[in-house]
Amino acid sequence: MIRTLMRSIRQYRKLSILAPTLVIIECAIETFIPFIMGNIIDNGLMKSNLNYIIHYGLILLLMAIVSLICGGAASWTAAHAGAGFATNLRHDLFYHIQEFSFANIDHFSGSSLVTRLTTDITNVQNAYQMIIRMAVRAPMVLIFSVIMAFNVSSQLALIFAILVPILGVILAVILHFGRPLFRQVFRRYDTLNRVVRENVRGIRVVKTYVREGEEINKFKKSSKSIADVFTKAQRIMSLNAPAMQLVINASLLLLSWFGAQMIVGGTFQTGQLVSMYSYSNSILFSLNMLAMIFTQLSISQASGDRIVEVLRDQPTIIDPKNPIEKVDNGDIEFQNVNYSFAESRHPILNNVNLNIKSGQVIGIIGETGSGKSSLVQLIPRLYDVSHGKISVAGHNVRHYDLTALRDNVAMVLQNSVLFSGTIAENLRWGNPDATDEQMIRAAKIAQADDFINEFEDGYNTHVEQGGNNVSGGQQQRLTIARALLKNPKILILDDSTSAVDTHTEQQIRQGLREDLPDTTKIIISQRIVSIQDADQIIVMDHGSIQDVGTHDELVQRNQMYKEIYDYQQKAGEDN
Ligand SMILES: Nc1ncnc2c1ncn2[C@@H]1O[C@H](COP(=O)(O)OP(=O)(O)OP(=O)(O)O)[C@@H](O)[C@H]1O
Repeated sequence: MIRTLMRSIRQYRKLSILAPTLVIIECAIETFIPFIMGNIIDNGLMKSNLNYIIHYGLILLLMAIVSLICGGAASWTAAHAGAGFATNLRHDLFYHIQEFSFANIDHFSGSSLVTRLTTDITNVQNAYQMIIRMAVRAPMVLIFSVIMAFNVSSQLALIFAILVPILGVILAVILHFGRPLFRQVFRRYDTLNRVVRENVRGIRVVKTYVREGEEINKFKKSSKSIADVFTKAQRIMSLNAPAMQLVINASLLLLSWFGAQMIVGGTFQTGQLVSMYSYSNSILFSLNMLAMIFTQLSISQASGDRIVEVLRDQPTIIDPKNPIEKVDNGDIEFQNVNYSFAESRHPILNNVNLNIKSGQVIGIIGETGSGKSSLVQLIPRLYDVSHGKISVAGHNVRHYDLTALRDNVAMVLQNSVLFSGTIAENLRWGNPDATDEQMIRAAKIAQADDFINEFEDGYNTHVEQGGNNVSGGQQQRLTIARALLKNPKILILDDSTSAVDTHTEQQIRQGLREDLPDTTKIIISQRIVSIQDADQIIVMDHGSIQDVGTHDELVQRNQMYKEIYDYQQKAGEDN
């Protein structure tokens, strides 16, 4: 894990080395100060030697200033390195996710990827900052203080040899019970994030179904479960303070008892005892700090693991070596194609064979879940076939450069979304270099030009995130226009006119036929009227092609098609 994360340090390597170096200097000076203080007391104060006091007082002042500067610089450096590291890591993760195929995204789920890009990276950033500063400072103070304590009095320093293991055992017991609870807290934050995200995203559905009460309860439950575990964890961790105090008091008592005896015996001096008090505090506090750092780091380790899991997940669909850069036409062939989603045991598509000629209009109909979307998503390699082969313009889709393939196979997904920006910016997603004329032409074919012009700002009208300020039908027409701007060889509309009235839909189909005669058009629809003038209609049933034919042929011979047709005809007449 560490090696993978460390790749994101890059230009912050020097700062990451500088911060602990400064910390080491700060600690060395800091632990030397009590020693000089002791000397000032014994040789200056006790002997009324003003020169000695001034001389060493100035040295002390200088050391304090240098230590302060080092400490401040270390904090700044560590914060800078930590923030830089987190920025790099966020970039690396984000770029890596952009390479993911649909299968990779299915594996993690969108909301989990968002948590990893935000909360988890912040945790790792804090941990990194802690590692290069506090995690260096605590052991350094401990080591330097022990050395100095033995230097001042090896006899009295033996007190620490007894007290440090006792404090160590107490802290280990506290951590043993506290640490798993903190880890649980973070897992429960994940659940809370999911609840909040689902609610905010689906707030309109929540209101439509008047589910506010249930949603509030879900939130309360999730929030309370975090508070419960957190309180329990804090209760255990709060034992830390009395335990520390107990050991510190014991050390002061023992130091005073033996130190006083040694002073009376003439083998020890008051100043030395004062410096021993100071080292005692430093040793015990740094040990305590080490325990806290250990807890924090182990909590962040879970976040680190979650980030590395994504970074190590290799995109399942990548560009081939020596790819074909040009798609010549819109011919499509499916040969014995089987497909199953990685985590599902059952094949979603069974032995699909198809032959589609460039420029044809293909309709696809079938029950929900029969595999229509899965079938078309294989053409631009949003997923890869499990068995068999799909060819476009006579070449296996796996041999194409992915960008070239996807530029030429434009797909309007079932729930295509618009992004925040103007209508023109959204349409130019299809082709950033498109001229205004090309953009307006695409919008006209998609029957979007009229309503766009009705907006006060026309093509410069601002679209809210998710297209919330345009109607469902308008959104669908804009997403079709966006796809048309690619000038694709194959255009796939996956139920993308479901919210458009039948008259407008008919105009869109007519426009597609007349303006894009060479483009293969695949239209998935639940409405027979949307596909009945197609050159071929594919009837899907439980992942297999049940029949292929024209509307007239299917009405004649296909029971299922005829039933759907009759039902929709009757429903149309009733309306
Ligand atoms: N990402 C996914 N992971 C696992 N299974 C999936 C995934 N997407 C779809 N499925 C399953 O694959 C089957 C076919 O789904 P698909 O979306 O291709 O059907 P469809 O005919 O397009 O349905 P609809 O008309 O409702 O859009 C369904 O059983 C569905 O549950």
